[in-house]
Parts: sequence; structure tokens; C-alpha cells
Amino acid sequence: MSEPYHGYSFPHNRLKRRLTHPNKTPLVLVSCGSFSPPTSLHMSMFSVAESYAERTGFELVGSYMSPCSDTYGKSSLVPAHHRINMCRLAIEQTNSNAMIDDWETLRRDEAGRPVYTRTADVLKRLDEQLNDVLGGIQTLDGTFVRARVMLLIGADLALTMSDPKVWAPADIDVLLGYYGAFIVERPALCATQDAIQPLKKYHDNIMVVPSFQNDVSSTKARAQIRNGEVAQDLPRSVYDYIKLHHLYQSAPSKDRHVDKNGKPDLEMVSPRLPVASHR
Ligand SMILES: Nc1ncnc2c1ncn2[C@@H]1O[C@H](COP(=O)(O)OP(=O)(O)OP(=O)(O)O)[C@@H](O)[C@H]1O
Ligand SMILES: NC(=O)c1ccc[n+]([C@@H]2O[C@H](COP(=O)(O)O)[C@@H](O)[C@H]2O)c1
Repeated sequence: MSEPYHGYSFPHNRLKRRLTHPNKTPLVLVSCGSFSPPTSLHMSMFSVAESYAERTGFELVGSYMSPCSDTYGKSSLVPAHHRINMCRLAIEQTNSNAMIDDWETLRRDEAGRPVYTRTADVLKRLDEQLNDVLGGIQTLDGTFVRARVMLLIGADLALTMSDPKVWAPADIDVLLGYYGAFIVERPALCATQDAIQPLKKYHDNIMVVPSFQNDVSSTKARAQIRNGEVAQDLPRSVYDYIKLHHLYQSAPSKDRHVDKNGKPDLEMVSPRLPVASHR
């Protein structure tokens, strides 16, 4: 899983290589998503999770956005280079410390075709890069420890994790049993309890981050753009980029998702259709 790609290097420019507080566990948060487009809520998820994490014995040393490959099969995905450019603008506009890892979008099979990467493999590779290649994080006494890598997701995505058609149970063991997740509430899409109750065996590795009532989503932003409205929930520079490149002008066709093994699956229900009233 560590194939090199021309021009790619693992981003770590904003990784805090040394802890500033004694007795804290270094934490790296990884947000995997479509980011089509990135909204202001995608960005504020990092800050709400950080405030929460720092009250619970962690020190956030790095935040990553990992946009999924174009092969994920959601018809709402604009090409990865646009999604990456928009993530970059969103980071600049919101003064975020997040880094973009575009490895998922660059991976290719032997024939040079883009491939989908399951989220468990994204976390395993980030863990390897941070802790084995870079050597971890230095503590105040000068020793190096492994950073704790955890997933940052919304409750709506957590709700899909108990569906074995969408997530292989073995991957959930890796993601929630080994790594763990910060789950940000998303009351407009689902009740937090419905999302976490089926995952209760991973309780010790799940942090539920309270959020405020909001109906911010990429779906809503795309609909506003299509209707010629101003999408208030996007960073201004992202909105301007969308206008400049005439993105999201037409209605998406039916989604063609990948299954739990990363293979296109025409039969699979979109993970969040049952709970998303606004799409
Ligand atoms: N408003 C929000 N509150 C909490 N989590 C969110 C919010 N918006 C996005 N997320 C989370 O961010 C991650 C990436 O989401 P994604 O890029 O698919 O955005 P989305 O708004 O859910 O997209 P779409 O509307 O296109 O399905 C997911 O874990 C999702 O749950
Ligand atoms: N089996 C899996 O690894 C799996 C299943 C569903 C979604 N995901 C990931 O979750 C993220 C968000 O997906 P949605 O845009 O469908 O909410 C994406 O990065 C996607 O790759 C992974």
C-alpha cells in the first residue's frame, strides 16, 4: 500500500512533531470524504473535535482531509483535481491547520486506472507513514511515541457502519476496534443514538462530539448552485472557484457505489439515502 506516485509525497508540513503538553497522547484526525464541495462544516468538524479531544487527554498534532477517488461512484463527485483545489481553498480561507492527502485520488492499478481505496486502508497507510516512516511524535522528555490515528466522521456516516453491505465487518474492526473515531453529531440527518447504538462493542474507542443544529451538506450546496442561489455554507473562495469552473450545473445521475470490497456495485443502496431527507 505504499506505492510511490510521480510528484506525490506524504504531506506533513503542518504536523506538530513535538508535543507541547506533558502526559498527553498525540492525536491525528483523518477525515475521509467526497468533499464535493467542501463546506464550512467540513472545516469546523476539525475544530470542534480538537476542543473535545483536548479535554480528554489528547493533544491534536495533525489533521488530514483525504478526498476519495473518482472511482467511488457517487455521481455528485466532480473530478478529484477540482475537489483537491477546493479543499486547499477551504483550508486557506478558514485558516485551518488541516493537510490534504491526495494519495487516495492518485492510486492506480497495474493498467494505470484509478482505484477505490477502502477507509480502513487509508488509515493503515497514514499510520504507517506517520509512525513507521516519520518515526512518530516526540514527547517532552525527548522520547518518540506513536501518534494515535483516529477517524473523524459525521454521525450519518457512522450510521452506515453497521450495514455490512457498505462496510466489511473486518474493516469496522480495524477502524473502530483498533483506531477509533470521533463522531460529530449531525442532527439534521440522523439521531446520534441510532448511529452509535449498533456500534456499542467499540464504545471505548468512540468519542461523540456534540455539534449545533445545522443543515449544512454538500448536497444542499450543490442544489443551491444549480438553482443559481448563493451557497452561504461554502467558504467564499470555494464558491468563487465553483462559479469560475462552472461546476455542479447539472443534476447528478443515479449513484453507482462501490461495495465493501471496493468493487462497483450497481445494486448497493447509497449509504446515506435512507436518512437524508434533503436529497
Ligand atoms: N454538517 C455536518 N455535520 C457533521 N458531519 C458532517 C457534516 N457535513 C459533512 N460531514 C461529515 O464529513 C464527512 C465527509 O462528508 P461528505 O464529503 O460526504 O459530505 P456530505 O455533506 O455528507 O456530502 P453529500 O451531501 O454529497 O453526501 C462525513 O463523515 C460526513 O458525515
Ligand atoms: N467500505 C468502506 O471503506 C467505505 C464505505 C462507505 C464510505 N466510505 C468512505 O466514507 C467517505 C464518505 O462517504 P460518503 O460520501 O458516501 O458519505 C468516503 O471517503 C468513502 O470512501 C468507505
